[in-house]
Amino acid sequence: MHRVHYCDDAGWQATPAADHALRPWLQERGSLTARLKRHYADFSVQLAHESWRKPHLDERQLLQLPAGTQAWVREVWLMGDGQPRVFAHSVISRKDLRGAWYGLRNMGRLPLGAALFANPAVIRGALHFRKLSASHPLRKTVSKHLPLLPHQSLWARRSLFCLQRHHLLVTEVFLPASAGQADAL
Ligand SMILES: C=C(O[C@@H]1C=C(C(=O)O)C=C[C@H]1O)C(=O)O
Repeated sequence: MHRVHYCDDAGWQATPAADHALRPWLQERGSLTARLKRHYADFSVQLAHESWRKPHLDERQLLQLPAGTQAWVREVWLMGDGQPRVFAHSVISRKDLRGAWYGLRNMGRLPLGAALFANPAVIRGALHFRKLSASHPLRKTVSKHLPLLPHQSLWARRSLFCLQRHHLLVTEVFLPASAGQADAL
């Protein structure tokens, strides 16, 4: 995929100051699904939520959507050996959920990456990184589903995928070993 740079100043950084063990995962330019499948014997996608709703402010800004606009939001847990490893949150506006991407609403337990990385016409924007504090809405969503998770900030990354001028924003929150996992990623 080609590298396309977008201006992004909503607190997301161009490089992660994460520890060395997590950095290769955060900066993976290929499919995260494929990397997780290589790392874990048992990989699956657990669908957490899919609906029309208002994007978070830092998503609406990047997608350049007017206040009050609803978008299709998909949230999944990427599972490795039975444990949640990544919380993935994808946002696509109604105007972009057309053409080749109309089917994204029906992915179910199929990983989005399978559709995105199989199409050479899909262009992935630059990755941006952020350590999500407890006040960030995505961090609150993770805490709601994983109440045993210690109240630490979590590293996340996001990027825009573009196809025929349609945009999809994918954000992935990386879960620590302390989420009840036998090991970290
Ligand atoms: C974009 C990818 O797809 C992954 C799977 C997702 C899903 O099924 O909703 C969302 C984001 C990614 O973690 C990828 O594999 O890199």
